[in-house]
Amino acid sequence: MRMAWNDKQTEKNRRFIQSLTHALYGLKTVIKEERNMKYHLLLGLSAVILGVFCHISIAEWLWLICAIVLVLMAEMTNTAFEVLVDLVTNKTYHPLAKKVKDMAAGMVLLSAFFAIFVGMIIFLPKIISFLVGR
Ligand SMILES: Nc1ncnc2c1ncn2[C@@H]1O[C@H](COP(=O)(O)OP(=O)(O)OP(=O)(O)O)[C@@H](O)[C@H]1O
Repeated sequence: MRMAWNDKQTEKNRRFIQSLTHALYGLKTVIKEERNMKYHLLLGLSAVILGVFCHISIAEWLWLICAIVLVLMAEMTNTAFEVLVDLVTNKTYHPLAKKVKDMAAGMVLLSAFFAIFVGMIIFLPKIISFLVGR
């Protein structure tokens, strides 16, 4: 049975463990190869540490984790689009390729705006009251 990603498998996964292995490989690849993904992870981790430090509520945790995961998912989708476009165009210029890549990049930007908005709603009042109360 073919299990690993390096055996040039192209047929459908037959077992859950195969699907899981490939999904984890996808995650590992995007973290390893995409500089922006590393930045998003670092910022997400910083927000989590700030959340612990500020003792945020359960509802705030849910919004924060939702925002972080949304940005990571957008970055992964953007990267998948970039790879697919490069595969199809063989890195030659095409106006439709530009459209796809720019729209995918716009999706990341939109998710980042949402994350900044959520972060400000959660942390700004706490930071202000911390500074004022000193
Ligand atoms: N084949 C192509 N045809 C036309 N325009 C392209 C093509 N490939 C890239 N571009 C343009 O160049 C930009 C950068 O493309 P690239 O693949 O380097 O994305 P990127 O800078 O790695 O994106 P990110 O910053 O999200 O990692 C795209 O947003 C697009 O405007």
